[in-house]
Amino acid sequence: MLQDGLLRGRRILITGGGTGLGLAMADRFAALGAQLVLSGRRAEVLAAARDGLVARHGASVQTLPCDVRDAAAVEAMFDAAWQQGPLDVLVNNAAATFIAQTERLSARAADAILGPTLHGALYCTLQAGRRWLDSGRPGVVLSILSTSTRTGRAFTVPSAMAKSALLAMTRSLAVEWGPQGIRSVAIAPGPFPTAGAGQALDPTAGRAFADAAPGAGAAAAYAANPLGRVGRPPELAELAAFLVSDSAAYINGEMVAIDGGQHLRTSGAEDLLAWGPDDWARARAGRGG
Ligand SMILES: CCCCC/C=C/C(=O)SCCNC(=O)CCNC(=O)[C@H](O)C(C)(C)COP(=O)(O)OP(=O)(O)OC[C@H]1O[C@@H](n2cnc3c(N)ncnc32)[C@H](O)[C@@H]1OP(=O)(O)O
Ligand SMILES: NC(=O)C1=CN([C@@H]2O[C@H](COP(=O)(O)OP(=O)(O)OC[C@H]3O[C@@H](n4cnc5c(N)ncnc54)[C@H](OP(=O)(O)O)[C@@H]3O)[C@@H](O)[C@H]2O)C=CC1
Repeated sequence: MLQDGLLRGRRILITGGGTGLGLAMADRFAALGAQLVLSGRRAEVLAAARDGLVARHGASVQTLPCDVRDAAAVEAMFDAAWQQGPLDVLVNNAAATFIAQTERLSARAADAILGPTLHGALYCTLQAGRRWLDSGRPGVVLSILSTSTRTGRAFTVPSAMAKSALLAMTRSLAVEWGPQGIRSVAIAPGPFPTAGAGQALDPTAGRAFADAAPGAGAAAAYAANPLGRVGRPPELAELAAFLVSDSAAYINGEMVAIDGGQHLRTSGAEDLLAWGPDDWARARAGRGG
């Protein structure tokens, strides 16, 4: 259990902060006294998240709708955030992925994943880092990555590539910006059952996996977890709160996996090797619904 008030007065921007793991982190950071800036593409999702955080914690929450694929929009977002006061922490959490046979990915499909996951996180990091360096302020960049950075992952290749590149960014900036008081850290989640991950990794909301060969899909991957369960978003939020706090002041350039040890046994995708054309057709048909 972290100390009460651990993040009091800290201003923390979370990309993708209106849903899933981003919102779970926002909730825990607010409970520990942080002021929040939430971004994402959908203004109404951010507003609902803000209302909940205010009701639960009386938190100070600024919402800044932004598509992180757009470098100019990211710069404007950081200008707007800084107008209310300097940030102390950036959490690169926004990302996109879907399962697909890699040879079937169009260039647009690859970019739909690399754009937000890789470019978006880099644009945000550059904007935060420049402002911290120019003003001589310390800062923390926490990037939410994936255990695919350790294992690779079949059928989500652009995501695995983007997350691995961000791990390289984390390690590189630890050295380049560390001397100026800017720490770079990362978390590698295993399976956490958010709505976004469900849609991305099981696009027919269970139907594809249920109909596929026995043992296929997400359910089997969850069962393969050494601890026999999936992650709970508050567990990830607790780790994130520790890593961005001064309690972790000597942790720099490090990625912590939180997956019950699953990646030591499976990347989480091997069962998809058993899928046939009909399974993939069903998965493609399940997009968006
Ligand atoms: C062990 C556990 C591992 C967990 C690892 C990581 C998990 C996560 O990251 S969970 C987070 C997931 N959350 C999200 O992905 C939320 C954001 N998602 C989205 O915005 C969409 O779902 C998106 C990824 C599809 C992107 O949407 P958008 O940019 O609007 O893209 P378009 O619909 O315009 O499509 C662009 C391009 O991509 C092709 N495409 C889309 N979906 C698929 C698919 N399922 N399979 C194959 N191709 C797909 C689409 O056809 C377009 O290409 P063209 O047809 O060539 O134009
Ligand atoms: N859940 C899991 O099992 C795992 C998750 N992760 C990582 O955890 C993080 C959170 O995922 P999770 O909470 O599960 O999924 P969500 O789908 O809930 O989170 C993705 C968030 O990113 C935002 N987003 C997507 N594209 C953009 C964009 N172009 N510009 C700005 N914001 C964008 C979305 O908001 P909006 O659509 O409104 O823009 C959404 O809030 C991601 O980095 C994911 O890769 C890693 C491994 C496993």
